[in-house]
Amino acid sequence: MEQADIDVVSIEGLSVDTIIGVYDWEKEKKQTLTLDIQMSWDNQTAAKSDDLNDALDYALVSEKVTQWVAEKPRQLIESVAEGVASLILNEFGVQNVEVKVSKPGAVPNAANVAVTVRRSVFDSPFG
Ligand SMILES: Nc1nc2c(c(=O)[nH]1)N=C([C@H](O)[C@@H](O)CO)CN2
Repeated sequence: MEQADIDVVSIEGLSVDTIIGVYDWEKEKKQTLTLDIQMSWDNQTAAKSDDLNDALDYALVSEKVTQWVAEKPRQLIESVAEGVASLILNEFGVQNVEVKVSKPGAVPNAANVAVTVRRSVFDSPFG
């Protein structure tokens, strides 16, 4: 296994206010989603050089993800998770990503509801 498959850069508890939901009332009022993201990355190179150019910049990823999630209304948190995974794989050179999207408060008696997707650049569209 290569080093890039082992190391991880994480973003935990990223809050984004956006229009999200299937019901009419949800299309008029922003709700807060929380994202937990894990990205495979070779951290050894950045550790040796001590240079941000060799690192996966979690601040830049957070900014782009926040923009993407907030930019337009969506119905399902599945759509958000899939889109964020695609963004990270396509724009940041990440090979494997896990994205958990939580919608706290969506189910009154549940502490949280969430979906998680795991995607890889090695995923084949043909299975
Ligand atoms: N699997 C999902 N189930 C539901 C979603 C969703 O995004 N994914 N959304 C809703 C409603 O929008 C809900 O959050 C309103 O409380 C219902 N089920």
